[in-house]
Amino acid sequence: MRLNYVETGPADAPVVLLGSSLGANQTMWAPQVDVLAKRFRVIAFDHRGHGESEVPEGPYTIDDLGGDVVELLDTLEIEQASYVGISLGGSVGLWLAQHAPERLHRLVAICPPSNTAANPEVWTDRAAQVRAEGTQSITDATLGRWFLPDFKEDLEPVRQMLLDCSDEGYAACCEAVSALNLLPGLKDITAPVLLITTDSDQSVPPETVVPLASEIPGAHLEIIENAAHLVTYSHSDTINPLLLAHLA
Ligand SMILES: O=C(O)CC1=CCC(=O)O1
Repeated sequence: MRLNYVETGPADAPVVLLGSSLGANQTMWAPQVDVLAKRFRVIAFDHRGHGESEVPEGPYTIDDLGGDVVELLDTLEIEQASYVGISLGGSVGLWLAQHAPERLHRLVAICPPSNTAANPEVWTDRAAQVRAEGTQSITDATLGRWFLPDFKEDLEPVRQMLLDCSDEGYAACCEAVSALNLLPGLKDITAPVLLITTDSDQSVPPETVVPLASEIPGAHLEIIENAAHLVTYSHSDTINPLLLAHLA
């Protein structure tokens, strides 16, 4: 799989991979990259079907998405890296911690869906809608879940990022989310994990993230107040120090 990635920071520094949300691409990490790149070789990548990565026909699975990251590490000859992922990117991080523990140094999983067995049709319906009507049909609703109404920054670049996402890539990743169950392997995770959730996330409600902290050995949990789903973008002043403290 040909994944697009952008590298920033010293080539000989410890590596941190950044994995994005469903519908987003590596540019969503702009509020983090310069801060992290002072100490790390930062590699922000696009999941398959997203950004400038290859777009095979779906459905995809979490094994596909996680396997792509292992392949990226192999291609770049990186034995071990830390990983920060939000949303679907956070699920990929939990998958790496379970399936490729030797490749993972430290993990930050932000608002990660971990088990969608109770309502897979939310995701299969969204996949069908995007295949039929494009990502423009879900953009307003997505921005409404990603940001609280009092977040007053210009959201046009974020809207454009969603519009730019491949319809097939978005739909195929919805199908990966629809079949997620990462719960059984949580107890076997050995990497140091920081879990971050927010008090007002309608996409991945905090009630689904908080319990993960007692399942993952030694995990640390942070709950960000007055924040919705895309907290790395809306609350970077709070998130960036947490990332630096955990990754150091
Ligand atoms: O609801 C959304 O659009 C956000 C989201 C939930 C899981 C994911 O990867 O993205």
